[in-house]
Amino acid sequence: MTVYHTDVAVIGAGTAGLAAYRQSIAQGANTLLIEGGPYGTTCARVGCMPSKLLIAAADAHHALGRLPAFGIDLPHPPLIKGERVMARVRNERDRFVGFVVDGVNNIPDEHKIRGYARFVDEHTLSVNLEQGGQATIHAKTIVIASGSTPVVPDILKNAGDRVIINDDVFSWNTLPKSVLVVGAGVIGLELGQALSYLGVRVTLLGRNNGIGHLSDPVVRESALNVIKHSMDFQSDASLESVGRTESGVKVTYIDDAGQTQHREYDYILAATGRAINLNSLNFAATQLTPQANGVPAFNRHTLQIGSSHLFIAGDVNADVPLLHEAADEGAIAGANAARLALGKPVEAGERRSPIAVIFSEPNIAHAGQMYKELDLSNTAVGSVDFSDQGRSRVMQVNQGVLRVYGDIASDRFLGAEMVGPRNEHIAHLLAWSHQMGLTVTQMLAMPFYHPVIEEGLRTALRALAANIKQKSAIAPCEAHLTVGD
Ligand SMILES: Cc1cc2nc3c(=O)[nH]c(=O)nc-3n(C[C@H](O)[C@H](O)[C@H](O)COP(=O)(O)OP(=O)(O)OC[C@H]3O[C@@H](n4cnc5c(N)ncnc54)[C@H](O)[C@@H]3O)c2cc1C
Ligand SMILES: NC(=O)c1ccc[n+]([C@@H]2O[C@H](COP(=O)([O-])OP(=O)(O)OC[C@H]3O[C@@H](n4cnc5c(N)ncnc54)[C@H](O)[C@@H]3O)[C@@H](O)[C@H]2O)c1
Repeated sequence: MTVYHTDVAVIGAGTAGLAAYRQSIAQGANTLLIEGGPYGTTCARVGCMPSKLLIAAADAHHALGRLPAFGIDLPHPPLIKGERVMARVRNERDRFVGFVVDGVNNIPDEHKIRGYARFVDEHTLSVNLEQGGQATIHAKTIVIASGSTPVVPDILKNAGDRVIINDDVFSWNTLPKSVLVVGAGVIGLELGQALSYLGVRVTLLGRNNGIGHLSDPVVRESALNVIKHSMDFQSDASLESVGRTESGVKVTYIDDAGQTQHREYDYILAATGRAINLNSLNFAATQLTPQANGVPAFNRHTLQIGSSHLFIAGDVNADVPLLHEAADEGAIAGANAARLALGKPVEAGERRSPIAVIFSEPNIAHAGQMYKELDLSNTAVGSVDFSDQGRSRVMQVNQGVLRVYGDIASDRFLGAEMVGPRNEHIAHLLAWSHQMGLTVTQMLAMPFYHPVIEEGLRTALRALAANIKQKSAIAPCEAHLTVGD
């Protein structure tokens, strides 16, 4: 048994944990970084990067489908070489993972502990060491950065070894013939559409007509139409039974038309959400009480759990499970854990305006406040339909809708939801505008080149400005005076 005494212990060497470690060291605290799984981070190994590599191959193939509209016919249908597609995904992924692992290798060995940590009490962790034996760590403060794990609903487990998660997809040597994807959230949409665009027979099963995290009914309707047009997507399905066959799985589901379907697939991909890795840490030993969502109350600006010496960062706090947020949260948590351990007060870190992008084709995104978060009585809306948008039409990518929201009284830009071509870029312009606190008038004073897809954003903003003007004219005169027209 090895016993350590440290200022700060960080549980998890993912994006949040690595950022926490670096900031803690920068503050001058003795810091131990504990990792139970492989180094390399979820994002680089089995998340953001390999999924975008698969999507890049899929989009390249799918773009060929637009050629005839430009007067170009291919002499033969393109041949998708599954082995080569997956080889590139894995090779490029390994390159990205390599950069992360190089960074970990630069951390002194005496700061790293390999094995899964569990709480013994609020200040003590126990680790079954990978190399054998056990370590006990007494830490003044602890950063929990243990990430999340895919959830596999019980019904899918009837598929035995043929139910897979995102991690499995990225270790394939070739593409399968068919996959049933369950869950029309972010992972289901990205991987389901990518596999479909790569010639795999895919059915995507959603429920209650949800799509990604969209909450604006107009944008959601448009996204449902567009994605259904691109692949077999049953958005209001019910999975009735799952069984293993000799060569794959057989399933029964009720489709959007209410018809019972009996189908067979090679695999079922569970894309039904992720659970936080907290219970597995024996968090109960800390005597801190989790809330209904399983996460203890914490301050999102300091990442401190209550007034305790524990901090929680990244996916494990279930706040905004995205890469850039995990990095920010880890950095704030690490710096604060070190300050507290060294007898200094914790400080509030800066948080950025919300932005999220689903890299489907076309992109689905939101920036700033979402529709469901708005006080609709004080909000005006502007929109653009990309089907008539000039540059989008030129490029044959004219699908989707963007809706922008503004505050009637102050003219402030509030947020947006969208599905549309290259909208990952429009989402950034809007998140930046939101963070800068711009008014709609100020946003319209910015340059818009011609002809670009962003002119669609200008159309939506002009409509929003007109609606703000119209609504503020009938609102109390104080509000009218602040519109600035
Ligand atoms: C398929 C997929 C695609 C994604 N695409 C995007 C994207 O395009 N853009 C985006 O912003 N986000 C994306 N994400 C989300 C992003 O990957 C996560 O938000 C981010 O990786 C979370 O980082 P983290 O540090 O919280 O967790 P992780 O990187 O998962 O790190 C947690 C670490 O803790 C370790 N651990 C767990 N328990 C213990 C323990 N008891 N003891 C020691 N170590 C432990 C784990 O082994 C792991 O290494 C994607 C996710 C997936 C799954
Ligand atoms: N581009 C990106 O930024 C990106 C890409 C992938 C993942 N991520 C992150 O990873 C997180 C996890 O992604 P995810 O797709 O696993 O979760 P998710 O929460 O986005 O989607 C899960 C979906 O599964 C559905 N579902 C749950 N149980 C079901 C069942 N039994 N039958 C049918 N549907 C069911 C839910 O209604 C939901 O739509 C995302 O929220 C996101 O933060 C981000």
